Amino acid sequence: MRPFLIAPSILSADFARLGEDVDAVLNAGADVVHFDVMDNHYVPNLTIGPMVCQALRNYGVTADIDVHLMVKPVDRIIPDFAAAGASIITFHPEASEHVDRTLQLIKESGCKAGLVFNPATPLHYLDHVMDKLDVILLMSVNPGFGGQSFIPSTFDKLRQVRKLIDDSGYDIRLQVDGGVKVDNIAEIAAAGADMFVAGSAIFNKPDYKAVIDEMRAELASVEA
Ligand SMILES: O=C(CO)[C@@H](O)[C@H](O)COP(=O)(O)O
Ligand SMILES: [Fe+2]
Repeated sequence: MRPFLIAPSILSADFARLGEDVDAVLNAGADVVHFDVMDNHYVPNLTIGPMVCQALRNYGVTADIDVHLMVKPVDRIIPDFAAAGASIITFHPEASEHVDRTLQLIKESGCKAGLVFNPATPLHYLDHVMDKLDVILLMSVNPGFGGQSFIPSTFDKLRQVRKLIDDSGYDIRLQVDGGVKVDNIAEIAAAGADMFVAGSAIFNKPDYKAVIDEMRAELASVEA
């Protein structure tokens, strides 16, 4: 498996000083910035859009920005995020009328593309599009808020998707998002995930490096 990636969700960052907080978490050893976009329509919360992504780039953030779109409709915002510096764009298939077209739109915009599955979203949306995916994101909470508890049925789903990816032979990251903590990250990795989104577990602690180091130590036990 490829190196594990830790992607702090900036949903739990300090929005009043976002640039500094993102720099701090990257300096603490994070790999990727996870950027949650909520529209108060597809999910019951409202967050940030392309202008904030552009502002982070203008501030000097060079790490990959992983844009998790919880919006419906989804297509019209994709070119704006690509222009604003997104590296990866993922979306929920039930929020798109034409999943294949949306994936193509992301790729044509120059970004990596991924599908996101809520805890109760069936995996059949993966049929016929595996060749277009760079990321599969399994939500381990219902989308909309940080700080929720990991839903245990995600473990079975992770094992299923890990097998699908391995059998497909495609180069696809398996990301998990929601309730990821130091004390469950090893079990999540053992079930097949290789990219870990964590918001409250990191940003709600004073020492980001200490948490990320602890997560990497847990992951090292799985890699060995
Ligand atoms: O997409 C989402 C929530 O919808 C996430 O990215 C959360 O922001 C994760 O937060 P924690 O569960 O890690 O606090
Ligand atoms: Fe997310």
